[in-house]
Amino acid sequence: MTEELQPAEPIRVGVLGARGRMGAEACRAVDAAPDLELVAMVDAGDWLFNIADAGADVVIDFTTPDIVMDHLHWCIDQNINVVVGTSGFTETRYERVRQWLSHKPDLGVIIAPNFAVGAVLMMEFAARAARWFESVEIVEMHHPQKVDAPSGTALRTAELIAAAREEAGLGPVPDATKEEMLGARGSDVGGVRVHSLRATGLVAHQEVLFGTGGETLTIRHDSYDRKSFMPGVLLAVRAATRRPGLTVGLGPLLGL
Ligand SMILES: NC(=O)C1=CN([C@@H]2O[C@H](COP(=O)(O)OP(=O)(O)OC[C@H]3O[C@@H](n4cnc5c(N)ncnc54)[C@H](OP(=O)(O)O)[C@@H]3O)[C@@H](O)[C@H]2O)C=CC1
Ligand SMILES: O=C(O)C1=N[C@H](C(=O)O)C[C@H](O)C1
Repeated sequence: MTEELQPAEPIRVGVLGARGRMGAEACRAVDAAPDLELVAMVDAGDWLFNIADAGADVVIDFTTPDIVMDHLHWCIDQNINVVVGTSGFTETRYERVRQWLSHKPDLGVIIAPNFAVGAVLMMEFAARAARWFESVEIVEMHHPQKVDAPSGTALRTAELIAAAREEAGLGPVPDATKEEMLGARGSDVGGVRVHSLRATGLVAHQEVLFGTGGETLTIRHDSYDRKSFMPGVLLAVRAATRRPGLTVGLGPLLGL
């Protein structure tokens, strides 16, 4: 067989948080993909070095905001590419990852606040719409097992909107509230109010409500099943070994 006709070696994938809701779904998706090989599944209390011992090319992390930076640092140290879905990222965290990667120019890290294609588009559309509306508020709705609020998706959406508003020279969102019961107006993310709802039956949902004279625009996305995140996760895994440096969000992988 000539070199070109030989099938490519499968990408060896380890999953951190493998027994969690997203980790387990990611293990199933990797297992079902012919070009990927699931070589390690690690959860709380397991030996992290199983990932390195198994020769993983890419690690997928779906754990918790308090541990994910340690995982990232360890993977980069071990020369393993990383795809992160775990929430809790801020610009300060992204900058720290860039610093770690500056010593490993061949490694790729993809951190995506949301892997669902519809959610990526919702963030993109919201960022584009932002400059045309004086008012904006975000309502994110999730299952009650979620440990962090606001969601990573809502934080990222608010940051994108805030940047677009600043670039367009918009002032603060109008709001005459003087008397407020704590939490009634949600949290303030760069001047954008974010409201977090939790209810049994929900998976992951978000509305971005824009308003200006005499009209509103609502952009809404719903994930009804965690399967919605898997095409994006697999896309990122395949891209990670060919995309050195830090990539934030799935937008660049979708040509946005
Ligand atoms: N980017 C995206 O598209 C999406 C991101 N998410 C994010 O992914 C993260 C996980 O969500 P979800 O799966 O629902 O949460 P789960 O709580 O179901 O899963 C997290 C898993 O990580 C495990 N864990 C905790 N500490 C460690 C550790 N040190 N090493 C290895 N595993 C550990 C937990 O174990 P134990 O329970 O025993 O502590 C648990 O099994 C959240 O931050 C969530 O916001 C979720 C959906 C989509
Ligand atoms: O915890 C979840 O479920 C989700 N977390 C991510 C977030 O915080 O934005 C992505 C999605 O909303 C589901």
